[in-house]
Amino acid sequence: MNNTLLQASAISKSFHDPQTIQILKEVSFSLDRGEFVSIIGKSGCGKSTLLYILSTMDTDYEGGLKIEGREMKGRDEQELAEVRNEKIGFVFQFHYLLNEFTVLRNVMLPGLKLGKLSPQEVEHRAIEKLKILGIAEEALKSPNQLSGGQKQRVAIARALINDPVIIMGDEPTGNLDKKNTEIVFDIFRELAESYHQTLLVVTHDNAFAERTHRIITMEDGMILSPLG
Ligand SMILES: Nc1ncnc2c1ncn2[C@@H]1O[C@H](COP(=O)(O)OP(=O)(O)OP(=O)(O)O)[C@@H](O)[C@H]1O
Repeated sequence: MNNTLLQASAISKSFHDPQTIQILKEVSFSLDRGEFVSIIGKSGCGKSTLLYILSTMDTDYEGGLKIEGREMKGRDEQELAEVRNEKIGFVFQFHYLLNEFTVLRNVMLPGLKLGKLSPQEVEHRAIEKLKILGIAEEALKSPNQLSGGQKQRVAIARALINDPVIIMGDEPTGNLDKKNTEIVFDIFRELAESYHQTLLVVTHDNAFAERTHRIITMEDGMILSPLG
């Protein structure tokens, strides 16, 4: 069976600002199912720009992007939104939780939006995710009653609600202390190794990156070490 989950083929991107600056230069690599991969590189080398393209949110690029063997380039926004909701989970540096809803409701929202399960099933699944993340006891609180580390775990539970095949993180531990960084690292490793989900994480934390399965190092819009 083909184990490749995501394949980026010669992805290039330029900004016109007003002069043309090429930010990504023929970036190619692939990710397998169950791989936990980090992307590192100096500020401005193009990491977030690449992640934005791989997550299908930015469609203005050259090259190809396959997820589970399906080409994403050229698909319309509605199709891409479906892929994003169903296949991709996102965790950012800031959690973007809604304080007017409970923790449970925050986790449920992308599941309700996808609409494939009944609200009861989504709730059941949200509680399962909160249990996996060790925060089920906080389910009925507002996010603003939680610590920073707990909030980030809620954001991860929310990213997991639709059982995505890939979880992408843009500095997901950038705002956390050492202890909470460790907790998030262990959760990500568990998702890869026990649940065979693929993790792709942009980080400035070299100690974090060194413990992932593979490091992709970027420099000036190119990949230096695709095989790690
Ligand atoms: N909308 C835009 N218009 C013009 N230039 C942009 C735009 N977005 C990003 N850039 C430039 O693209 C380059 C790459 O940015 P990107 O955010 O991908 O870098 P990064 O490696 O993620 O950096 P950091 O580690 O600081 O987050 C930077 O030089 C940035 O200034």
